[in-house]
Amino acid sequence: MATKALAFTLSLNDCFGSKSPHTASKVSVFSVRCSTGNGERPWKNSDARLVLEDGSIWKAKSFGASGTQVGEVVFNTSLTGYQEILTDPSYAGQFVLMTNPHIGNTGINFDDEESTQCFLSGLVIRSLSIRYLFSTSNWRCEKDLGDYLTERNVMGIYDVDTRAITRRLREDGSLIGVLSTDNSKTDEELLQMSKSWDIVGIDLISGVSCKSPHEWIDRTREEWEFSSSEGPRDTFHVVAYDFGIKHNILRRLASYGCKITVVPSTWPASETLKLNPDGVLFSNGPGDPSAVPYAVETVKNIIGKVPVFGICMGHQLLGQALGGTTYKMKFGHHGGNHPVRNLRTGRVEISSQNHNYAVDPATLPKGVEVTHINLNDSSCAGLAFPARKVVSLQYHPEASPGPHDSDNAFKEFVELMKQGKSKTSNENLHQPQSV
Ligand SMILES: NC(=O)CC[C@H](N)C(=O)O
Repeated sequence: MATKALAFTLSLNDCFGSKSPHTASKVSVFSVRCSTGNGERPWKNSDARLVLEDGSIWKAKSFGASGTQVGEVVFNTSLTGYQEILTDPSYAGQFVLMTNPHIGNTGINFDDEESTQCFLSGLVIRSLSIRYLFSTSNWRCEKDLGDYLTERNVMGIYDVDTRAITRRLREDGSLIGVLSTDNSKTDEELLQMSKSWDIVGIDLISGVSCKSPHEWIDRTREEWEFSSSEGPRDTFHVVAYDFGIKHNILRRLASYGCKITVVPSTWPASETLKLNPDGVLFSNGPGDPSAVPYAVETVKNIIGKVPVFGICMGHQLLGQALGGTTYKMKFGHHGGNHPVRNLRTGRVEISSQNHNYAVDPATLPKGVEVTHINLNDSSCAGLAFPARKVVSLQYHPEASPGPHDSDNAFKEFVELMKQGKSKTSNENLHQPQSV
């Protein structure tokens, strides 16, 4: 309760200022909620530091968990959907800084989770919303953002100049940072921690993948369904590799009529092929695609045998499996407003993105087509290798959060499986029948 009350006070000061005519009535609401009786000041002072590897130190106020945490700082330009971002396993090892200054206003609900945990290192925001305390901002709200982060042991900071940090990241590239509420640690100690940690070359998918195979059946709920193409259930069997899979990828596949078996990142290709799937999906996931050669090997052993679809990390692994290389981008793409051109249709899609690595198209062999480009920097945003029924996207057709412009990609994967299925049944028809 004390944490909530303090956050509330801060935002009142921010919103109304000490000379505001609203101050008197608002402060009286506050004093009812916050009277601790122990003489504490009714606002929170800076109690956290974010120390970046370039030596800059950013004072802030903490919410959620406390402690000391290291990670790579990335900025996300989504205007909505912070809960989906918090639960996207692809952020493991990273602090997400939201460029939208106002966060927390829709609270937290039980339906918008993209995985069962928050794997990110922490959340960095400008202003922590007071709206949930008034319970008027979102009918779906079930919990306060601060309480949620505390329960999940995730650190958050607010009242920090997120614009200045974003400009620094844009100019200098992604930076490692250490976030700490521990006063016993000196700035120098935190700086050394940030300098001695790295995210490149580390396998982060094994820490977020499921431990054993399981079925997935949930579709997009009827009231949220936006596509008219929802078909009968279980038409195609898809094996989905969980490198940190977002639930909405699974919901969209189920909505398109797929029966889904989710398998761990280390699941052997031979076991997948024994399941006789109509298609295989390689999911999104955190970290450096070059740090997981075992996953590239799995992809290599599957492509050409059944239609495959790669999303984000899955796309990068496919790029490597086809003989290409991946590279680390300056600060990556994170947000729900990235324009992508679909080179096959000429259509521009506004897409949801979250990645720091990309496939270098110059390294891909003949026959592999670049099907999509990111219009902000012309980087490769999609690939196809028609001869081997491979399609992949560097971004997120499942959105969550973000626009639905690219949902058709799931339909295209289903079409590939349809073609594969009719080919197999035709081949079976022409097989000599043993008596
Ligand atoms: N969303 C993802 O799958 C992220 C892919 C990869 N970890 C990257 O940062 O580029």
